[in-house]
Amino acid sequence: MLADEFGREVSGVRVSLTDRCNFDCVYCHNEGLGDTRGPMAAQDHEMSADDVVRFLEVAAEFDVDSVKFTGGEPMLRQDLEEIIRRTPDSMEASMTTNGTFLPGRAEALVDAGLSRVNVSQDALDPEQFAAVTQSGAYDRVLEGVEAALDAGLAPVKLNMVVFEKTAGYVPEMVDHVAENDGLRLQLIEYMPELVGKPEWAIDIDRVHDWLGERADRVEHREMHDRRRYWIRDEDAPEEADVDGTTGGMVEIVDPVENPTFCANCHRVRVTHDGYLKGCLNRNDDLRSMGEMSKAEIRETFRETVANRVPFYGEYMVRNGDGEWEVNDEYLDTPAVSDTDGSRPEPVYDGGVEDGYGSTD
Ligand SMILES: Nc1nc2c(ncn2[C@@H]2O[C@H](COP(=O)(O)OP(=O)(O)OP(=O)(O)O)[C@@H](O)[C@H]2O)c(=O)[nH]1
Ligand SMILES: C[S@@+](CC[C@H](N)C(=O)[O-])C[C@H]1O[C@@H](n2cnc3c(N)ncnc32)[C@H](O)[C@@H]1O
Ligand code: SF4
Ligand code: SF4
Repeated sequence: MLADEFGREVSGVRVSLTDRCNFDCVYCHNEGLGDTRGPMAAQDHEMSADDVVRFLEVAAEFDVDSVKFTGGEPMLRQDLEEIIRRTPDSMEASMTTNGTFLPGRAEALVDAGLSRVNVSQDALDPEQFAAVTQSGAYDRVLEGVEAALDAGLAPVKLNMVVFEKTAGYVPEMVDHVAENDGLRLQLIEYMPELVGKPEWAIDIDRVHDWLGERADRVEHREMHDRRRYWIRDEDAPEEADVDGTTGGMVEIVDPVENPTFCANCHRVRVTHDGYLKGCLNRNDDLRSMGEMSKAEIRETFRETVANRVPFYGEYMVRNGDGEWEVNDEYLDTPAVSDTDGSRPEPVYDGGVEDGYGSTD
């Protein structure tokens, strides 16, 4: 497996299959392209299925064992099933989607080899949903979640971006997954970096604190050191363990000004038009794979990994063994780049508490 200078092995890739979308979410970073896209914008040099598969075959040679298909809206690709079917067997294939095209197609995706799906759902109320996504397709998204469950894709993760407009919906979304078998919730801290609008950001530590009080159990995930809170379904018997059947899992994705998240980042990205990218937030390290042979892609992949830099890398130091780690002193200090003073200062608690488990 290839690793960068900071000792971060690359075990996964995120492939954006298109920058087109049928929604126009107010916050959309479009996987690092920023807010340059309009809804259903014309197809712009999308990689072909052959391009995607050629890249995945190279990544598999370097022991990359998972691929996330995303976009734009990946299900706008009519050849998605073909791409998944041709994904190397050694890779787990998952997808993040707005869910509208899952009805009628979820089973074919599973047959092709899809293992997991995340569906974006920012609210439980159609009007609130429409205000965020600038779309009226709420019912269709619910049908999409059902279709994924029926096709055997449980647990389905619901992705919710937490920002000024949605922060108030968090408690009902948490109850929703605690009460519904097969659903999990992923709360994603709003990232203003590529979108602007820093005034929309909220203090994600308040959400951590609130969930910490409600949770029966908290785990740390190896990827990004993300925290997972296991929430009890209030109707479940008291003696029951909180797992997929007697409660819900809520995971927090909190990359903003979080060097610990970046220190545990193991994925390289590919843009819809075939550029390799070391970090979601950077566009200064793009490397095109257009028209390349496999040998050239191999070399470009090596270069991309070698040049990866954690976005908040300035808060890392070398320890006594010469390995990079996040500077503990930083973890006790407030705000890193809160330049305009418009949002609360983040407070970091410095990592894994005693007794927490660790998963994947
Ligand atoms: N800055 C940053 N944000 C990330 C990263 N990974 C995920 N995110 C954010 O989280 C969003 C949702 O990610 P998903 O693709 O649904 O989920 P995932 O992170 O791949 O998690 P799994 O499905 O559990 O593998 C992304 O679109 C980003 O907004 C990352 O490495 N860096
Ligand atoms: C860019 S979308 C692409 C896949 C698909 N169209 C969807 O919405 O699930 C991937 C994820 O990024 C999240 N996202 C988009 N813009 C974001 C932002 N500014 N901050 C945090 N997450 C964001 C979305 O909510 C979605 O869950
Ligand atoms: S559905 Fe996904 S890609 Fe489309 S606008 Fe919303 S977040 Fe962006
Ligand atoms: S380095 Fe940090 S910001 Fe960049 S992709 Fe990885 S976790 Fe995200």
